[in-house]
Amino acid sequence: MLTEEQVTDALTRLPGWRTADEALYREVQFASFPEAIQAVNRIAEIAENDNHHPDIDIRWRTLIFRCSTHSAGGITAADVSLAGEIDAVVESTGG
Ligand SMILES: C[C@H](O)[C@H](O)[C@H]1CNC2=NC(N)=NC(=O)C2=N1
Repeated sequence: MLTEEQVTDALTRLPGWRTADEALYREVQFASFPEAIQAVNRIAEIAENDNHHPDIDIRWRTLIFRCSTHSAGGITAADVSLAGEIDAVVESTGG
């Protein structure tokens, strides 16, 4: 698990993310539902490769990502890393 200071420091490099309930959150609105689902599919591939998966709330064009390490019960380096990978997909999918 990361300390509060470590999470706060990580967030300086993860604009758009916030912490709540022992997790990292980011909400993104895409131009269309198909684009949002395209992003979900790209992130799914990354998560499979990482063996670390975000929770994704899909509401039309808006996705809410939640990253937390279930086995640790809180935020770990894997969550910070996954959040950065999600940002890259969002960037390239026009979110
Ligand atoms: C066996 C265990 O389920 C796997 O190691 C992975 C799968 N993906 C995971 N994803 C997340 N967010 N937390 C985990 O603890 C986790 N564990």
